[in-house]
Amino acid sequence: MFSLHQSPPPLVHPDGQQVMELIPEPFLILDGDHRVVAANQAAADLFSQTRGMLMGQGCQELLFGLSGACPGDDACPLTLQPGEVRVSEQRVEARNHQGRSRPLKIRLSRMAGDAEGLVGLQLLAENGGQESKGAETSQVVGRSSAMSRLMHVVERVAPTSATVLLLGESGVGKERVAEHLHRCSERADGPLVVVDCSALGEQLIEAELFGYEKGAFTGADRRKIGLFEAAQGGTLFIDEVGEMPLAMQSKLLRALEASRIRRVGGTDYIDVDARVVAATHRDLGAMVARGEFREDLYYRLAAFPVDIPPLRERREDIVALAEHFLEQAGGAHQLPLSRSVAELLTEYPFPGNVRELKNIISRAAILAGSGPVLPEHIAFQSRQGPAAPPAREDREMRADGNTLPFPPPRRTRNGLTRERIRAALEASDGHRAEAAQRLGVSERTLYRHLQRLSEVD
Ligand SMILES: Nc1ncnc2c1ncn2[C@@H]1O[C@H](COP(=O)(O)OP(=O)(O)OP(=O)(O)O)[C@@H](O)[C@H]1O
Repeated sequence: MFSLHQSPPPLVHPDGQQVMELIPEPFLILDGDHRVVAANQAAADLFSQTRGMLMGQGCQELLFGLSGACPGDDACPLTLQPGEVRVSEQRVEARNHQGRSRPLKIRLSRMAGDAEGLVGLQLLAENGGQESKGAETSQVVGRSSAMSRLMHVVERVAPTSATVLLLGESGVGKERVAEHLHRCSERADGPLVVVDCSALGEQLIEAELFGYEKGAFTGADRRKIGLFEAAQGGTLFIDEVGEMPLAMQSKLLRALEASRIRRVGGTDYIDVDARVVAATHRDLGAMVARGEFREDLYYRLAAFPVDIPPLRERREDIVALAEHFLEQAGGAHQLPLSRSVAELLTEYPFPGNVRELKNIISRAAILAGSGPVLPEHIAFQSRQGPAAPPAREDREMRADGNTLPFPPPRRTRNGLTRERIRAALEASDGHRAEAAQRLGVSERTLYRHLQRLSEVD
């Protein structure tokens, strides 16, 4: 059978078309401008169009649900270097007649011996073509030029061993991008282990990251493997690294430099092979200047910084994200969103970024019930007009809006007190997502705090 890695068709003539029909997966050939010049029947079926209708359609419209021509070499995730073959996992907005899109893995390859820059696209459905919940929930939605550029960069750095630092306001999708980076790396079959420094007290961080030996401290009644070890062969995602205490920063640096750790209370060093991806919403450079963050660790972590822009700076993504969340909330029958709702959403500045949009849509889906989502179902959490981006230092205070019943707390390690969490949960009728929004933290952070509090009880 024809394989992309063996002998792809040099040009698209009738014989080439016949060869393409032998490929069981949907297969497209795009020209140098990323417009379809050939497609097999499986691709036509996937897009619910005829092969003739697919001809001439551009990558933006067909694959990413955007209007306009291909943004060009640097910004298009389909750009390949000569001879490059890449498997790139990304959401293809392959809408069928019900308006549903599905997660697909794309194998890209430049056509051997071609001078025209023809690109072959093999579209590999996940789970035998069924929409998989896992893939669905870890998709990075959004094909604005800012996100396209970002995904391009992330997919380039993913196969390397570089330490990556993800920067961006709260709720922009740092963890989501970290998941994507892991899935695109050669460690994808290994574990992705997440540690949130803002949810751990000073002493706990070391024990969590490096583990401990039995008897290392009161309560250590057995040996515990740390998260570095748990991430062997995979990726360790250190979230909110700016919250890490200085003493712990030196230990982390040593572990990164030497690729080995020592459990708390242990004497032996243990080799670790974990790729580290860190994230923060803080300005680490400013923290270094104030002596709050170690300069050497900063340079080690920021070997490859990736800035994720706030949602207000990539408004083209808002509708695609909203429809994705609506589908996730069981509202596939409410797709596509009406023009009035789309306009309402794209005018709002989303101080809480993608997380805020997700909460708004989940609520709207419930309010709309079996009918379409209407403008009156959209309840913004902050009615502030478009604002100038806050100074980095202020972002954490304003990230989720400033008209909440109480001001969002500073996200220091001990910032979430029992009383604040209880008040937020009461005000949200026990809904964790909403309580997290009120507190200005991620759901996962709130969950970890709740777990810790229940352990103390
Ligand atoms: N591009 C995206 N596509 C789909 N879902 C997204 C995207 N970006 C963010 N989300 C969703 O929005 C929510 C917030 O994203 P995430 O937790 O990754 O943000 P974050 O920047 O890590 O936030 P924090 O700094 O508060 O930890 C999550 O539910 C996530 O799944």
